[in-house]
Amino acid sequence: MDTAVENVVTPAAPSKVANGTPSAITVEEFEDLASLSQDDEASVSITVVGASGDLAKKKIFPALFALYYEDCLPKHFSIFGYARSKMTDAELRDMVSRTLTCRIDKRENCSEKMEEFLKRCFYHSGQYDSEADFKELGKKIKQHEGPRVSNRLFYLSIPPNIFLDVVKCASRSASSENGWTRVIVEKPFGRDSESSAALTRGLKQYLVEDQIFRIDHYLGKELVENLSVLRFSNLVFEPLWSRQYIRNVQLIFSEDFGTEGRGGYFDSYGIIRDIMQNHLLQILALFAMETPISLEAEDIRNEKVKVLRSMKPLQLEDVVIGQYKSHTKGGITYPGYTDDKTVPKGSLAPTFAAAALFINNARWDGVPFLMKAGKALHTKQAEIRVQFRHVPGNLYKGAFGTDLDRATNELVIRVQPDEAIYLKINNKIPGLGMRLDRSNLNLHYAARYSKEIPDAYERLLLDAIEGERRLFIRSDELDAAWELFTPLLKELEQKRTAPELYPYGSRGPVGAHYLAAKYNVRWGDLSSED
Ligand SMILES: NC(=O)C1=CN([C@@H]2O[C@H](COP(=O)(O)OP(=O)(O)OC[C@H]3O[C@@H](n4cnc5c(N)ncnc54)[C@H](OP(=O)(O)O)[C@@H]3O)[C@@H](O)[C@H]2O)C=CC1
Ligand SMILES: O=C1O[C@H](COP(=O)(O)O)[C@@H](O)[C@H](O)[C@H]1O
Repeated sequence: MDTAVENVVTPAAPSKVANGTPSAITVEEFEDLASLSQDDEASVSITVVGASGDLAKKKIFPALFALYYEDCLPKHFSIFGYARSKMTDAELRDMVSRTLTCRIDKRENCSEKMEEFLKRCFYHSGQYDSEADFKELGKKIKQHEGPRVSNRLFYLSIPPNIFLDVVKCASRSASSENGWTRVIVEKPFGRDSESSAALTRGLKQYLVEDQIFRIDHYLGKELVENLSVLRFSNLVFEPLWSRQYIRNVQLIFSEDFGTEGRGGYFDSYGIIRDIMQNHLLQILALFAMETPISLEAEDIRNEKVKVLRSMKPLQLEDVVIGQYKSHTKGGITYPGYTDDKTVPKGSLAPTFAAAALFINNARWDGVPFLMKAGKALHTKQAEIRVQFRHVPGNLYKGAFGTDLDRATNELVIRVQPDEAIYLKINNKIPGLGMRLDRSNLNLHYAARYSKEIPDAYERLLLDAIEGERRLFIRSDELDAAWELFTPLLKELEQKRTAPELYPYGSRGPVGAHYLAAKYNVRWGDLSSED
């Protein structure tokens, strides 16, 4: 498809890339392009498909505004909302300004910048499967682009069952004729290996892999991006990063609210597909990969795929699932998962899961990677905990009694909230005598850095505009991720495994402790020291 080109075709680079394959262009084409780019900068048009929806309001428009505020958007940019709902440009702008709450809100000149930003936002109402409607959108985009190289980004913020309709119509009728066209695809990328492969095949009927930006917003989180910096740029960490020194690694996600309002979506996916198979597994792959040849996207993604392919599919006996039930505390009754009207009665969908995974390679042989993800728990947080081995022949072991686990170092990377990296070390309590305690060497972001941390969607949108694919998921990574989880998911569903109930606001099912204990592990987030 000639219109679905990737990479900007500029007069300075007289080659064109159709479906990723470079070929020469004619002199006429070259001259056309030269005249198109009098005002040398290309335009970038961003279409948020599903603009009337929750994610668009909560995340995408705020992120775009923050990028505009920070002067990160290209000079010639326009934003188009597209959905079936009828709206005028003014109504879209009103919706965006009313729902827009982001880190910029309290900044200087915020309202002036907002006015400017809104003038660049437009709306087009249409069906998701109508090429005619997308053609009209394409015309509208063209009017705003003017005679420039046109780059177009489509953000699919819609339910997955209509991804392919939109990609087909947008690529055929609204993609760029002389610049790049890219598509950001939101999760879920299927429900299992087969449906994910079918989605990939479908997308590839209309797009080449380089045009597809599969978003996992956890990869855009500051501390997840920092993982590689921490490890590969500090001599004190990388040499310790293996089975020789690391006893176990814990990847923990918890939310202190339930599925309120998203029960319909959640029920057909459950927590394993919603959080573990993507967010936590992506963090694991980044954490465990070998040193990439370079920081180029393909080099990093190659290493991540190797980790995923070195893992053995999850076994049912290494998994615990749970579901929250109603709980009354302080006179308030919190609803159980199945009390939600959007959830089918008697649903067995897990809202909590804990799992032990292993990487079969020389670096990680035998090291348990424990994952835990849950909704309606006692706290909201996401963190990576690395528990180190005991110090051999520890001269001070007497100071810790019989519980040597209390003496081991633990590195905690708190992804959110209140970002921090801290290392638990043993230290002499000052004074006469010899008493030890565990203290934290603490890099607390709020204390160390005055700059606010950008939202993950800001980083990822900017990367997509700039064609940086490092933080997006390649199709082979996705296949490998599904291969790990699909057999387990099928078994759970075929056996209709009942989840262990846990009270809303609690620390989750007891089964998670037994699972950790099976591998001689204690969950770090539940220890009295935190
Ligand atoms: N919301 C969130 O926090 C997150 C969402 N996601 C993913 O992002 C995408 C968008 O999520 P979200 O905004 O919550 O979704 P919504 O349910 O809000 O849907 C977005 C828009 O799509 C249209 N739409 C909804 N249902 C249908 C349907 N059955 N058929 C056709 N059109 C429909 C509606 O627009 P209209 O009727 O105007 O056409 C709606 O405003 C999904 O893939 C979701 O899984 C991922 C992570 C988090
Ligand atoms: O992808 C998802 O992530 C959110 C949690 O994201 P966060 O950035 O707020 O931590 C989760 O609530 C949702 O269920 C899931 O689909």
